[in-house]
Amino acid sequence: MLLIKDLRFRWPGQEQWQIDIPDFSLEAKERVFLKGASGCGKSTLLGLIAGINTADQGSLHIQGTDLTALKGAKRDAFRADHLGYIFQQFNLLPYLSVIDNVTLPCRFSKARKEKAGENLQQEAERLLRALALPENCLNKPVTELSIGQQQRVAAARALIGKPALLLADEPTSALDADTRNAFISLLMNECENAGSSLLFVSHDSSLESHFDRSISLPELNRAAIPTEVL
Ligand SMILES: Nc1ncnc2c1ncn2[C@@H]1O[C@H](COP(=O)(O)OP(=O)(O)OP(=O)(O)O)[C@@H](O)[C@H]1O
Repeated sequence: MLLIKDLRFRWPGQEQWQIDIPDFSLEAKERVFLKGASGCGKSTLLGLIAGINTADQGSLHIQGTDLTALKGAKRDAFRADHLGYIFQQFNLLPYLSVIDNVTLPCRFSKARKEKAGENLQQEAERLLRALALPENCLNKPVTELSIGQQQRVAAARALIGKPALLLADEPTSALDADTRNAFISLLMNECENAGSSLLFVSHDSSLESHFDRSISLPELNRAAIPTEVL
């Protein structure tokens, strides 16, 4: 599903690598928890996997395609076809309805639209119900939704059209423990239905037990190791 080799990235103007990962892979349908302290580079790595950040060196294959070899529009099209992304701040579009936010990826990807089935609206509603969005929220402006409700809309948007890989960036950080655990279980169910792999980022280790495997970014990332140790 995902194969990373000698992947290096630094932010413009920085001398040190932010990401320097010799080896990392994810199997199809695997659910992996990626942890690490605030600022260690978790979102940066997700941005690289999504092709939002561009690697300086190395390779990053998703389903056999090297994302680092794709330029601009091709990379955007690949992301739209194969990846779902739940952003840390959700990034819902305030001028679109709840349903239009959820179906948005299908506007950018014919493949996602086909996989979502004939009735897009129905599939969007099914996902929202499966993720326990209260019924009376379906017709509310997204700006009037609570954080937990926005999170469910963002998750439904990421899942529509069965992406091969779902990237989730601390989507539960604003929730209490009970709501968080329930949401993760629903998210896992829908990932299984869609046949998606899941890479879930959090600094909250108490969530680890929900996942097939747990990885610490500082252990994976040589950039986090002082150079005299290497
Ligand atoms: N757009 C950017 N330009 C320059 N530096 C950035 C940018 N985004 C993040 N960084 C820097 O990269 C480092 C890693 O940030 P990142 O957001 O990836 O960490 P994180 O582990 O996801 O943190 P958190 O758990 O707080 O979300 C930080 O030092 C941050 O200042």
